[in-house]
Amino acid sequence: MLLSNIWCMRLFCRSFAYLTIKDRLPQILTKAIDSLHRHKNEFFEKYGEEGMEAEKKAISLLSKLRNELQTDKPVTPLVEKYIDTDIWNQYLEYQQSLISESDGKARWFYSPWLFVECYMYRRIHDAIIQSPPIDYFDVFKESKGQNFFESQESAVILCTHLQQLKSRVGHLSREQLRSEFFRLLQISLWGNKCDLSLSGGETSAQKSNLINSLDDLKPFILVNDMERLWSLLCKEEEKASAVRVAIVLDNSGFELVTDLILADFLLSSKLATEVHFYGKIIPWFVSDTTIHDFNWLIKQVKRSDHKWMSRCGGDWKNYVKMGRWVYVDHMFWTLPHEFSAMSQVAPDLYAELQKAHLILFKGDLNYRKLTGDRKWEFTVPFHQALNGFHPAPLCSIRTLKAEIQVGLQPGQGEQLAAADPSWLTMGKYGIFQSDGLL
Ligand SMILES: O=P(O)(O)OC[C@@]1(O)O[C@H](CO)[C@@H](O)[C@@H]1O
Ligand SMILES: [Mn+2]
Repeated sequence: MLLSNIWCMRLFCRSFAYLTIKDRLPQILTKAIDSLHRHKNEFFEKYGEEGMEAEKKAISLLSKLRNELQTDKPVTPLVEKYIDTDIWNQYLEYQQSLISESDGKARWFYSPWLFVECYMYRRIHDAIIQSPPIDYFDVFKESKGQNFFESQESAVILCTHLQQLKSRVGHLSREQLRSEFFRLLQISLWGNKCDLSLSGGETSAQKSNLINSLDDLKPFILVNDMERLWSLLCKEEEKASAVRVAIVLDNSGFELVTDLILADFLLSSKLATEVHFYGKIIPWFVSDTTIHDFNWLIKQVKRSDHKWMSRCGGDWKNYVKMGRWVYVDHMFWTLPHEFSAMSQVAPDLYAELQKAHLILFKGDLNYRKLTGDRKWEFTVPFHQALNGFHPAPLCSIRTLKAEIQVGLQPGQGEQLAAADPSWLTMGKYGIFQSDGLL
């Protein structure tokens, strides 16, 4: 495995990676600080002076972090004890050991992009847990909520579609079921446009009716393994035993609605018998889903004034209650490691994923971790880029928001680049890219 082609800001100056660290991350930190400021009164009402002191402390730690980043200081070990602190600090040492020049210290602009970006979000958590009693606070919670509320209209349309579909699902022909499956897969794909770390924490809601746009968006799907997903699930269904689909979640808000709609359809159509969702244990890349977001969103959907939306929320709550939907936490998802390290770093999680008949990886960050965030040739096979990560048949459902793409046809990447220089980073293109399927 080539280490030299890892995305690193120093090597690829002016790259998307470089601009993310230089511009987007400080902007996200500023928003996190603002969010703490805005909750000052709430902290005071809950905890009095102690709450105010905690808010000041968290803000000063985050300001220090922003300064370290902007002045390219060496990255420092995490201080507060948490379940992953030792693993993180070991990884930091490993990063130091790779550096032979300058003062031998890993710095913000002299380290791999994936590592530095993950490190920033972990440092935000470090600042928060050093500030009790507000050590529970999610600095991105407001933005995630705003994304959900601003996408309400689109969510209502999708929920209505789902409920109408469910009422006739038993009468659909195989062909109709297949095209509905494809429709909901595509909705889940384009739902991934709505992440908040790409937009620097600025609102990124879905305002239009996605169902009507699917045909227009089709040409932007660069790798399309939907047919393989369908075949795999049909084959499993015939065996008439339990079929477990794992969804490694990405963003909360509108994207999560689209994922839950897909997951509901998988059960209602009997293509799967259980869905396991994997989310983050701490706030991550602004909009990523935690258990609080997952529960909060289902509650909001259930509370809706709209009949069909509320029905969806009720159904989803029941799935969770009956254990047909299972939300699973694991610290691995918020480590900086690529997924090929999972079998060593988190063998329990790897073993758990091996029990799935199909794993869907949502979003761009998961794709970066699947492929090791390397500057691969566009034609390198996905299987090769996975570098030994094959727990079960899997599929990445992702819009392109980082300069990484594998498994393209010869010349395809070059053609896209010529026609549209920003094709890799704007979330305009998408993929269903599978491995281990027929
Ligand atoms: O995983 P997601 O939500 O699809 O995307 C996360 C993301 O926006 O964050 C990074 C920019 O900060 C990019 O790697 C990527 O585009
Ligand atoms: Mn995300």
